[in-house]
Amino acid sequence: MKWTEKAWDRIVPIYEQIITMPFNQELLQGSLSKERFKFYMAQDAYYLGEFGKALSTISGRLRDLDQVLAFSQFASGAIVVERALHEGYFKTLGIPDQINPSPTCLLYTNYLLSKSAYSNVEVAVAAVLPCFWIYKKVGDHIYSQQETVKDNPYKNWIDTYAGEDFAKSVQHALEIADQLASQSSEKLQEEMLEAFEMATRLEWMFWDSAYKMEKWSI
Ligand SMILES: Cc1ncc(CN)c(N)n1
Repeated sequence: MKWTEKAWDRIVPIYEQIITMPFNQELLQGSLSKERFKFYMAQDAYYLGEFGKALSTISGRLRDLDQVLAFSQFASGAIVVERALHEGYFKTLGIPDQINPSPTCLLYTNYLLSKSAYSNVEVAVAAVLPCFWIYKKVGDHIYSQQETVKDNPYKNWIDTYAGEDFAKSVQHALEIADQLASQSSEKLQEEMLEAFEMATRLEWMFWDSAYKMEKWSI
């Protein structure tokens, strides 16, 4: 069984909650409030910058040059392509003056930055994988339900994550994770699964915190 198959089996219960959570259900229906989506987009703009840095760090730590190149392309994809999506929405929703990360956003980004710098590089790759794979699965799921939805204002978001370009990056990231896992001990593979599960949990928390428009309590 491939490492990625084991990884998906492990997070199925979290994934099922991700697709049914209010944020994603309302995004699917197009009924999510502009206020909540704007909050999410602002937090996500901060997230993507830090995610891009984590991907660059991983790129510099990989040994195989094809993998180095792939991660450096993923980093520029996160910053250039995904940021363009945000800029489009910021034009219609209004650009926030300053983005201060919410508690969950800071927790998630710091988790990724710390894994990318201090864990085995195999574990670091596993930690960033949900950012690719979960978004692809959620994008595809929401896209597949759009026949009954008219003029969804979140169409560009849905099209980005259900699109071909993103699919190629996701497939490539999955292949790299399997290559690295196949050269790793059982113990290291288990650590990779734990990091993958933790980052999947943090994906759930990120959407939940956007729905609640999470604030610092002090
Ligand atoms: C929180 C989060 N996770 C993943 C993605 C998709 N790269 C994203 N835009 N935002």
